[in-house]
Parts: sequence; C-alpha cells; structure tokens
Amino acid sequence: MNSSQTLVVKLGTSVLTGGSLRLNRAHIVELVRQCAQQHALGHRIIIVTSGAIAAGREHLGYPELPATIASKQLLAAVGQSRLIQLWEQLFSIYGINIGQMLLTRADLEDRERFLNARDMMQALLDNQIVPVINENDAVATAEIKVGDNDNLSALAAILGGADKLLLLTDQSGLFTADPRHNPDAELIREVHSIDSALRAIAGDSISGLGTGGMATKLQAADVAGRAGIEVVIAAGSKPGVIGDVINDISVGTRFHAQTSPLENRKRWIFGAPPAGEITIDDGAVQAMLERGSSLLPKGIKQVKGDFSRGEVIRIRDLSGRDLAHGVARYNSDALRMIAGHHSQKIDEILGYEYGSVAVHRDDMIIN
Ligand SMILES: Nc1ncnc2c1ncn2[C@@H]1O[C@H](COP(=O)(O)OP(=O)(O)O)[C@@H](O)[C@H]1O
Ligand SMILES: N[C@@H](CCC(=O)OP(=O)(O)O)C(=O)O
Repeated sequence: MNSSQTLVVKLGTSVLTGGSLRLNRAHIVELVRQCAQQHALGHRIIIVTSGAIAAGREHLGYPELPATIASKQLLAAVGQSRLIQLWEQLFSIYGINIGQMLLTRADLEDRERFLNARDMMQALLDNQIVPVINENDAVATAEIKVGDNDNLSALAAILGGADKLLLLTDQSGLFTADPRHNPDAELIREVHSIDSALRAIAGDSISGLGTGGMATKLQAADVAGRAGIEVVIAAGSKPGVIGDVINDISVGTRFHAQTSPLENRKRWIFGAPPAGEITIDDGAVQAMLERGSSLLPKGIKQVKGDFSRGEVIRIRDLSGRDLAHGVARYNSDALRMIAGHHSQKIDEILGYEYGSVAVHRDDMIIN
C-alpha cells in the first residue's frame, strides 16, 4: 500500500453514544485523537458521522414525539448542528479544519451532481480539511434517502477515491451470529466474497440506536468492495484501531476488495456508451499520450453530440482515430463555446467554470 492513504471512518450512533442515550464525548475525543495522528502522518481522513438524531434528542431533553419521519427530521435538524460543533471543536484542538457535507441519494445518483460533490470533496482533501459527512436527514424524504450511514459511507468512499473504509461499531466485527443473542458466536476475520450464507448471519440492529445493524454494513462492504475499496468492520473502542487499519494490522473483520479502483473505473468508463465525441489537435494528442496530461479546451477542434457534464465521451484525433474515452467536465454546448480557447478564458466565455480541463487525466482511459 502506498505511504499516503485515504481512509473513510464511519462512526455509528452506537460508537458515538457508547450505548447510552447521549453523545459520549470521551469516546469521540479519543477517536479524533487517532484521526489527527494519522492526518499528521499525511493520510487523508474522511469522517462519516451518525448521531444527529441522538444529539437532537439529548439537546431537547428527550421530548415525547410521535414516531414519525417528521419527528426524526426535527431531531436531526437540531442535532446535526450540535454534532458538527462537537467535531469542529475536537478537531480544532489539533489545528485541523473540518468541512461539513450533508448528502442524500439524489446528490450521488445524478452524474453531474456526483461530479460536483466529488470535486468539492477533493478540494477539501487537497487543502488538508477533513470532510465530515452525514445524510441530510432534516430534508431527505424516503425517496431520496440513502437511508443508513453504512451505505452512505460506501458512497462517500467512492466519492473520495478512498483506499479503505472503516466501519466502527459496538461489536468487534462480523460474528457468525449476533453476539447479543449468541454468546458462542465467533468473529469472522477475513471475508473474500459476500454470499447469501454470509448475508443470512448479518442481522438487524436491536439496540434501538443504530440503523440497519450488520445487514447494512454488509451491503456497504459489497458496494465498496466492487469499487476496489477494502472494508474493515471493527469496534470503535478498540485502542489504536484507526492506525491498525492504515497499517494493515489485523483487526475486526476485513473484506478484501473485489477489484482495483483503476480496474473498476476502467470498467465504468468503457461500459458506459459514449454520449458524444470530440476531435482534438495534434498538440493535445501529444500532451495526452506522451506526457499523460489532461485534455484542455485549447486542443479541442470539434464537438459532436449532445451530452451533459459527467457523461462519457469518445476522444478522437484529426484522422478520426479513436484515442480514448473520458468523462466530460463540461456539457457539449459549453465545450463548443470554449473549444480552441485558453482555460483562463472559460469563466469569461461561459460566465462560470468547473476548472481548467475538459477531460481530466484521472477520468480518461487511453485505448
Ligand atoms: N452477525 C452479527 N455480528 C455482529 N453484530 C451483529 C450481527 N448481526 C446483528 N448484529 C447487530 O448489529 C449491531 C450493530 O449495528 P447498529 O446497531 O446499526 O450499529 P451502528 O450504530 O454502529 O451502525 C450490533 O450491536 C449487533 O447487535
Ligand atoms: N443519519 C442518522 C444516522 C443513520 C444511521 O445509519 O445510523 P447508524 O446505524 O448508527 O450508523 C443520524 O445522524 O442520526
């Protein structure tokens, strides 16, 4: 594994409350200390935090509310601001800034919004800011919700281009049965593939605090694993757990990635039928093929088709040779307007900009 890693740490309500009805600051302080330690070593940390509803309930003094979605939204609206304040305070002890991202499924399913969120997350990470993510519970209706933070953390890991996803919970990992009912249940240390037998032993949450139990953690491991991301489920109370995961020291249950992130990306870019096509000049061909550069608008000669930002397009040279497939950073109309122009002119021509490149190197697969 390379020296600098990107790690998503997901903290379930069970960890943040330590099984009680209020946020357990002592637990959270210790986990922030571990994150800050890894951050100082050059690793990129992304937090996915649950606990907004629990924090809201605590702050309002455990009000009697009907068991409706509206009540949960009310509690989340109050609790999220408490929660983010806490993360902010604790990370600031170490001089680390955080950036809040509240997401819903709608932000991640739409290609253009996904790209926007990904660019934003990248900007935070490039500036050594720790993204702190939760579902936007206060406004998310059932139709646009991811629904649980395990699945949300798998999507956040894909968004952040993470190497690993660590799901911290109140058990030391995935057991052969729910340890709350079965004292003889054994910890499963390594998982190479997720099958129906494994799904059958991963039960729901019975503490009344968490959402989804081990079942949603397994779904998250599956989604992340297919994207080439290794997943570990471990206890938030295990001393030094975050460093252990970064250093590949065996802890909890480890799910091996099913592919490499690059393979997964290639499959996606080649799998998507191209929505359009651009022709580039010889200088751009040389920069792309020989120097591994991104494609700038300056090198674009012609744009064919009608495509949106975020869709896959074909890149051809002047003789019509198919050179590469890549993800467009601008829609077809915008590309037609900025084709042949210097990147500094993008804002002036369009009145907005999504950065200097038309197709980024990381989003391009050369044929
Ligand atoms: N096979 C299993 N191994 C471990 N825990 C399990 C299993 N099946 C169900 N669980 C339950 O999953 C719970 C953790 O999930 P959850 O309550 O949603 O926590 P979190 O808030 O961390 O997401 C455990 O407390 C445990 O009761
Ligand atoms: N978004 C919700 C948590 C949802 C959730 O999945 O909780 P958990 O199973 O404890 O990770 C909140 O902030 O309260």
